[in-house]
Amino acid sequence: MPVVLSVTNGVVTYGDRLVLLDVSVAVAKGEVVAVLGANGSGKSTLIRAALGLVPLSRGEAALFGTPLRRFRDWRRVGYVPQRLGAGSGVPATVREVVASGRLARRGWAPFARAADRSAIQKALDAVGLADRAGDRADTLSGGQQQRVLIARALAGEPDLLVLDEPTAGVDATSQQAFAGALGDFVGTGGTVLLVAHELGPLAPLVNRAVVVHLGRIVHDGPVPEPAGHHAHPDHDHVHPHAPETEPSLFKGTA
Ligand SMILES: Nc1ncnc2c1ncn2[C@@H]1O[C@H](COP(=O)(O)OP(=O)(O)OP(=O)(O)O)[C@@H](O)[C@H]1O
Repeated sequence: MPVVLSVTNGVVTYGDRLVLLDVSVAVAKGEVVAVLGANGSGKSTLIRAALGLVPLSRGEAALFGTPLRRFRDWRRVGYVPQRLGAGSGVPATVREVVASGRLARRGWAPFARAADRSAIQKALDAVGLADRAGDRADTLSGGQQQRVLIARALAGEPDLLVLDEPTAGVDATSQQAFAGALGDFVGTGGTVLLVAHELGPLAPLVNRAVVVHLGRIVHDGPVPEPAGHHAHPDHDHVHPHAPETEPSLFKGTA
């Protein structure tokens, strides 16, 4: 599968503070990759660097096989930043915010076309906010505002979705709805890179986990087993296993 997003030997410094040290990660088309790690480990910095939102002081980043410095096809990328908290004061309706994610797809058409309207409606339905479309976005709860931002990214019909803690502060039902929307997105060929603390209902969708610790990638592979109180009996992870750890069922049967 072609590589959709990559950072190779990336180094990021804020001032003279080293925040990412020689990190390399690649996400292939169709994958759902979760970036996990403690607060402040560098997860957001990693995805922001992958999108060129913070500069790499060393190393390379590429999107869809094109080095970032030459990449122009931004409508293929949907990005949802970490929620800033309630009360952002956006005096726009939910529909307007979601529609803003569609602008890059419009080309030279001055008005929304049927395809635009249908993508906006589909995105509102996907996050369960169709009935709030006419409400001001800043009257919604923090979790609902996060869903508005996700819908805005979906409305652009990107090929790659990059999400920073999309389910933080979002209630269980909405997390389930979001997992469904993400499943549909992946089912139609989409690729996802997301930062998360808890995978929750997203766990069955995640193919691979990248664990960041103190600015380095310390694990890149199957989702690690939940530890401590997260190891709930009904915690139904679907863990892909590395081929070398898979029992050799077919050996010696010829
Ligand atoms: N713009 C910035 N200027 C200076 N330091 C920053 C900046 N952004 C992040 N940092 C610092 O870089 C480190 C990594 O931050 P980052 O946001 O990438 O961590 P994170 O793993 O995403 O954390 P969290 O789980 O809390 O969101 C932190 O110590 C943070 O304080």
